[in-house]
Amino acid sequence: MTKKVEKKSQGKKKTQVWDGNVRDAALSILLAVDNQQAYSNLLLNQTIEKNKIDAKDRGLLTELTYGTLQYKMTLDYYLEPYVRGKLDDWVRWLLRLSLYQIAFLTKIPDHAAVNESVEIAKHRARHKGVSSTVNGILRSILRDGIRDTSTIADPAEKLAIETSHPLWLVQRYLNDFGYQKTHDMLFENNLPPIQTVRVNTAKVTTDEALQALWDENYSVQRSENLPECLHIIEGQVVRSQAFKDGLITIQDESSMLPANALDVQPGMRVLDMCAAPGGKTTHIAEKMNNEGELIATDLHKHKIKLIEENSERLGLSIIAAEVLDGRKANDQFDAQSFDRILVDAPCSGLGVIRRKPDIKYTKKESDFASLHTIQLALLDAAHDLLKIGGKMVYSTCTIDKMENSDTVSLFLEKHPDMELAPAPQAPEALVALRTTGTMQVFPQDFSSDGFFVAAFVKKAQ
Ligand SMILES: C[S@@+](CC[C@H](N)C(=O)[O-])C[C@H]1O[C@@H](n2cnc3c(N)ncnc32)[C@H](O)[C@@H]1O
Repeated sequence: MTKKVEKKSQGKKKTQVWDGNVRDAALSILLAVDNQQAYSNLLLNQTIEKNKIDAKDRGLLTELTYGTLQYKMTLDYYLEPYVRGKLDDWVRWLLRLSLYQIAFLTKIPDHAAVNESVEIAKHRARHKGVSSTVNGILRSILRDGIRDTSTIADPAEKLAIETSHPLWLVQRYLNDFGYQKTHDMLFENNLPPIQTVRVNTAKVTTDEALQALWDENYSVQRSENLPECLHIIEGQVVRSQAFKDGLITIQDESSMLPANALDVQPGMRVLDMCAAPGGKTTHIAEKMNNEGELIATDLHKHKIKLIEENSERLGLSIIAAEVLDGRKANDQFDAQSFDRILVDAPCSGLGVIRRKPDIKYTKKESDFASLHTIQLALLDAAHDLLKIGGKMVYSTCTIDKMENSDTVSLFLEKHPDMELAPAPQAPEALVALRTTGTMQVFPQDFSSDGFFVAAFVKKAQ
């Protein structure tokens, strides 16, 4: 095993994480997520791609990294009685990583998990004592058995420990959604997401895309909810020819709701106000059959390129991407000049905890109010730009009352010319959207990301 090296590159500190040892690589990723605020999903994907890690190691690396992050608080609860004094961060993460294998993975023998961790400790530590501590703690846990959670009396605390979500968040959920929904959501948040893709219907039919992926030996099936959505049972479709040829886009099924709710037609003038990296912009363009005008704006200049790259790969020419603070969109565009507007707002992202478990530990309760203020400001600006009779959609990938239903209520109170617009054109499975114009999707509903969508129409005053 080679020593870890910290490389200075373009002024940014980069950690070289792969030297052929899966557990050691998982530990490096976990440390980078913790110390450098690196995103777990990005760092994991970069490590896999850059080092061309084979399928077997890729699976184990993903499982160890995500599993340990997902159950961080649960693992700390198991460790607590055995830790005396302060541990270095890396030693604590190594113990969590080992304990995750012992407590959650049946395919790895306990003694193998312990031996590997002790070897890593020997290799990384400056003092011999560290590997003895790691060995001692893990062997004591094996002797005593994993700590019981059934004795935790408070239901919120029990859920927090068992599913590894901060207590304040569990209490917020219990308050807003009740016990059963909260319980199901917290457990679902620790399951791996289903990989789904969206068919580029401006180029091919769903049957044609399905056939193209089958021809490349991917295991794929149709979604029961959205006709343009395919579920990938096995295989890395990002490497497929179908992807390179722009027949599909990797997108969670919930993220396909806003374009379905927006009810666009070819030839319309449409604004996508918070557009980068363009997942929904390109969906809208496909639904417009690449005919009309679609302006895609985003606050961050460096993200505009992503919208352009996605549009190009998919062969969608009606998209014009530009930098803009949506709150000041009225300075840029004429009032009442758009048929449709999507506000896919910045949000706390609590609907995507399955993909980015680190979110649940980094969010603070104070974040919600500031996001809610930005969301209302974006909706206000969008309101002015919408034609009478025009429709707009507000969406977030979060599960939070303040950011979702409260934002909608306040917006409707402030703008009496706006009303919720049921979306009968939406697929049948989306009953709430079809009948009320608004829908909170929980991750347990369709095993997709947690998501919120509300559709509005502008009446004449
Ligand atoms: C949820 S993401 C959008 C995802 C995108 N719609 C998609 O489907 O690929 C929110 C986006 O809002 C952008 N954003 C944040 N504040 C903004 C603002 N004031 N005006 C415009 N865009 C903003 C962020 O840069 C981010 O790209």
